Amino acid sequence: MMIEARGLVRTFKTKRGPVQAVQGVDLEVADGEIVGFLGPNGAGKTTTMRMLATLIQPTAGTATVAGCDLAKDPVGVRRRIGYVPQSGSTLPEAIAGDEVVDHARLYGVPKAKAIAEGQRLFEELDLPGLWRRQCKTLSGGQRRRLDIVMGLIHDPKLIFLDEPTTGLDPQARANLWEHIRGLRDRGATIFLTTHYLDEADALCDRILVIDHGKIVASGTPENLKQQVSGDAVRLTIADTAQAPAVMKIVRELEGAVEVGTEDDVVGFRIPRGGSVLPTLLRSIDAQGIELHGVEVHRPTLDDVFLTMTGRSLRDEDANPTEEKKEAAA
Ligand SMILES: Nc1ncnc2c1ncn2[C@@H]1O[C@H](COP(=O)(O)OP(=O)(O)OP(=O)(O)O)[C@@H](O)[C@H]1O
Repeated sequence: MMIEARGLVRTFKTKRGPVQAVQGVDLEVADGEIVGFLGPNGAGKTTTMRMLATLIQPTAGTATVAGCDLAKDPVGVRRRIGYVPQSGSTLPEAIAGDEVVDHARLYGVPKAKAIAEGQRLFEELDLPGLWRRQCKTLSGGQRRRLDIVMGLIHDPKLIFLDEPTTGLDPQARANLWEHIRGLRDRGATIFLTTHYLDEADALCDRILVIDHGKIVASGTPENLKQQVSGDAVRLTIADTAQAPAVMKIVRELEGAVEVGTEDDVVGFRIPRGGSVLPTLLRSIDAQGIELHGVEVHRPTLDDVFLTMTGRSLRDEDANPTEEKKEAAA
């Protein structure tokens, strides 16, 4: 096991009283996995990751990270991990290659080795010819890949990435996903935080969902989706007066749940939505009811999040960040 954490708690003291950022997190990450830590702003993702990366101390709980005990051997943990913070760590005026070499030397990597390894990583992460460039002249995607080079320069077994693709355009994100998969393919274990459900879905072997400082779900993207009760079906009816009749037919279907209506749409969830449609449409037609449209959606991770927390991940924004600023002040 690359990470094994039990009962991690972190409370921050603030002027307004204690903030319980992380409230008893248990988690496990196996060797060679890409695990995504998903949750809305302020859920406790960064705080958990910073504890695991030895940057802040847990208020309570224990963890083994990369084979070392977090409390007893934080130096051992630090030597074996790479941590790429949300904001990156390069100075705008600095030369990219110099930043990498300086960073490597902090870990005791000899200069010649740091240059050779740094330049190899520049090739691997698609930064050719940028070794002597000022950091501020790099594109957002290039700068993020440079951050990752810095996190990799001492050849860590475990890499923490805090929101690696926030602020990147879709193409740069997809490109970074490829690189992250490449790191895993050569034996690294990756633990990343993200707000993006599509990112977690596309990139991660396993997902942990955190909300209000607690893990509320975990599993592969597929088995998380299976936890949501079936496909979503939407029937658009020509005459809204017939909605009650359509709902009555739907309720008779075995396994139909969450039957509801909004304007001219009757919606519900049902396992294997596609296969119940022919029968359903025949029954509706037999009663002379006209439909304008039929849609079937496979559940998404957003549905999972909604089911687990009662809220949509996408709706969460602004406020918790404001709170954080205040709390930090
Ligand atoms: N240094 C701090 N002092 C006080 N409160 C803090 C501090 N750091 C984090 N918090 C609070 O702890 C909670 C969890 O914050 P954290 O940064 O871990 O969340 P997050 O899930 O990473 O959010 P985001 O997606 O916005 O980065 C928030 O309520 C935040 O305001």
